[in-house]
Amino acid sequence: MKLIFVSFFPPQEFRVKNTTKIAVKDLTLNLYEGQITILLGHNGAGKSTTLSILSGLCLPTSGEAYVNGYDISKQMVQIRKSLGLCPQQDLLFNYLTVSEHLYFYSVIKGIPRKMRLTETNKMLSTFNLLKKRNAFSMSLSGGMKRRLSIIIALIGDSKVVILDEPTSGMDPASRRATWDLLQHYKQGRTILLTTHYMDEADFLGDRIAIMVEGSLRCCGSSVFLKKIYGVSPFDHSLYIDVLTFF
Ligand SMILES: Nc1ncnc2c1ncn2[C@@H]1O[C@H](COP(=O)(O)OP(=O)(O)OP(=O)(O)O)[C@@H](O)[C@H]1O
Repeated sequence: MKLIFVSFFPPQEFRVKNTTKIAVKDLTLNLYEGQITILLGHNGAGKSTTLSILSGLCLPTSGEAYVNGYDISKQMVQIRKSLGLCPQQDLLFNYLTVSEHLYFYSVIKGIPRKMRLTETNKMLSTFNLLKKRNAFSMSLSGGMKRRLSIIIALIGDSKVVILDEPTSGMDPASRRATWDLLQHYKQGRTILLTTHYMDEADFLGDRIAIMVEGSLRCCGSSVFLKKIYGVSPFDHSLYIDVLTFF
């Protein structure tokens, strides 16, 4: 199995009113190609900060992380070529249509001109957004905006895909459809995803990493975690139990 990330970044600090808040510390985590790794944790556990570090939005105070062998502190340009990000808040342009967004990101991701339209249509059809192709992003519903943000993360054959609560705000049918698509898209990709939905972690996660107060407390497959915490393999309250445990 190909190792994609070796990350180790203690700590990430924020200065708030002359006090220092440590958001992430002592986090060592490997992610693997062909797998979805889920980051699970309470609000404020440090999940989004971790994703921000890996995607180059903020620098760790110390420590190191590698994406495809590239160092995040020195080689972000190379990393960005194969990185797709779906942030927690949709970063869309109000007055660009859905198609224009995809055209824009196709150019950024280096998709050849003659393939851009085919790629855009394929993604819109896959994520059931064809009817909205000419709609301004500001006119989309919350769930549709999330779908567009996921497409933007995947477009251009991104090999490393970081998704921060991708299904938040989606109706149950859309969530379920998105799970199936992500299961399909994980082939040949390394996906890191945060969620608060236990069923989502259970369904999608090849490995589940649980963060508490900025540190990694445990990581493993759903079956492994259920075994060590002595919960029935069919019990979806497992992660609530595990989070409460910490
Ligand atoms: N820019 C910032 N300035 C100051 N503190 C910050 C900043 N960003 C995050 N923090 C703090 O760092 C900690 C971790 O935040 P983070 O957003 O990574 O948590 P999270 O696990 O993603 O939470 P949630 O599930 O609510 O999205 C929190 O205590 C938060 O208040």
